[in-house]
Amino acid sequence: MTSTAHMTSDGPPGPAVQAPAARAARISKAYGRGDARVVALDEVSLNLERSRFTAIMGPSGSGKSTLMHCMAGLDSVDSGEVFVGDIEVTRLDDKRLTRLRRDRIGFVFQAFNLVPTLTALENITLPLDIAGRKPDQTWLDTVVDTIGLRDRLKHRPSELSGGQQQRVACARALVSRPEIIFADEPTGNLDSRSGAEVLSFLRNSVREMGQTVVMVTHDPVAAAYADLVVFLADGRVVDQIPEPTAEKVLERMKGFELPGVTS
Ligand SMILES: Nc1ncnc2c1ncn2[C@@H]1O[C@H](COP(=O)(O)OP(=O)(O)OP(=O)(O)O)[C@@H](O)[C@H]1O
Repeated sequence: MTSTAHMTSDGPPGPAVQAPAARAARISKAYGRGDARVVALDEVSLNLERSRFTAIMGPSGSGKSTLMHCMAGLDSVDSGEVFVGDIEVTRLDDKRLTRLRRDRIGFVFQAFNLVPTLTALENITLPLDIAGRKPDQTWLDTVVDTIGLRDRLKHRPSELSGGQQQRVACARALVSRPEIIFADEPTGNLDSRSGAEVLSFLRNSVREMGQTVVMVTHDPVAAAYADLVVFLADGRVVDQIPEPTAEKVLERMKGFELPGVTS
């Protein structure tokens, strides 16, 4: 993959080449031993460019979740390097990893993982509260307006629809302006209309706020919201589709007609 920024001969000096928001360099990861050994990632290299929405797809067991977890510092690699911004994740001890995840990474999971006793607003600001940081009010307002839930901020999760809860979870991921948001099947538990709301929100956060988002999905319609789809198979990156449409993605998925394929 190529860098997005270019050097110009005139104009103010700036970063000539912008580093990707996150990068994996030849990472490998196996689970189990002997006959039970499974190679989940086999020398995967991937650049996640800034302000871009990337979808990761591939058959069941192809390594999507393992790749996300390794890139987000939730799981270790056997070899290779992972960077978030200019920080080498694969060199950090547990304490620094916790701080990196807290300060520089946002997470959105299939299960919304909201705290049931807190209001929507309290859930959104929770990561900042835990970190002892005050929310930037202007930014908080922007995020709240973008998720379109200003009139629901005092509601608890049980008083919100699934789509609204997931939008709260997205806002919680965005509020600390992380380097990158990792979303693991964020629409897996939603009906198609709620899923579309969440995906539009994620895409807007990229287009309008310059956020970087990477999402694992099995759904070609969800993947079509992304700027780039990366396909994994057997722990390797096997293809990429820039500016995907659901039709193009579906067509590519037909190439994975192997036992155990989910679509
Ligand atoms: N904790 C673990 N212990 C043993 N094997 C594991 C573990 N986690 C994943 N694997 C194996 O590693 C391979 C990759 O798994 P991974 O969950 O990354 O795939 P995936 O593409 O996310 O699959 P799915 O689409 O079904 O969620 C699979 O063969 C899986 O069985």
